[in-house]
Amino acid sequence: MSLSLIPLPDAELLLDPEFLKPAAATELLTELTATIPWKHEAIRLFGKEVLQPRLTAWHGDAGAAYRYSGLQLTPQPWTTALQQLRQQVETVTGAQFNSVLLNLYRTGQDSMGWHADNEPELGPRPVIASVSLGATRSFRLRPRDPHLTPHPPISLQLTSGSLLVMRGTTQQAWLHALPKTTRVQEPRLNLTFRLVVGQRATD
Ligand SMILES: O=C(O)CCC(=O)C(=O)O
Ligand SMILES: [Fe+2]
Repeated sequence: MSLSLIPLPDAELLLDPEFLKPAAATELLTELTATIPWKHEAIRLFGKEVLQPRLTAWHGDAGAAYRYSGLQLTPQPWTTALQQLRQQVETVTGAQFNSVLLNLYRTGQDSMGWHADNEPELGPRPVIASVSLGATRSFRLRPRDPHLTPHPPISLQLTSGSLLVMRGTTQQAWLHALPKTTRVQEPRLNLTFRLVVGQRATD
């Protein structure tokens, strides 16, 4: 299959549910789970240090330093598997990426809160390419301002091997999240390929 457009106001969302064949997705899930140096990072939330409800890793070109929820992330080098996946993602999206954020949701109790990938390092209209492996989870999107973008929240089922592309004004006009669910016990691994274009001055 190929990428097809999900029509939404003030967003450009494309989904290919069959970007990777099921066997290839399972093989990649097993390899990345075992070989990526996963971290369990603390973030500051309302002035308190709390552990993120997921494991993370950040790989990319040496120049692609990135700040995320108060964390300064220096990328780990590309592995062969990540380079190969980046190449495939670049081919089908026609975009370029110099880094990838990996999130490992160990069970349905792991999650990600409402946010936009709108860090200044990504520029004003970033292209974010999101590959999912393992358990199917609901990916939610809602307008940042329902008066400016009158549309109800939506939910996409991101299955193993799927590719979701967010581009255009998606990060300006919409927020996204991966809520907890009691229905899932199996792990899900998500990779978001990004292009870090600018370095923020240290503050
Ligand atoms: O796990 C997902 O599908 C979303 C991940 C995400 O939004 C992010 O890494 O910024
Ligand atoms: Fe995100």
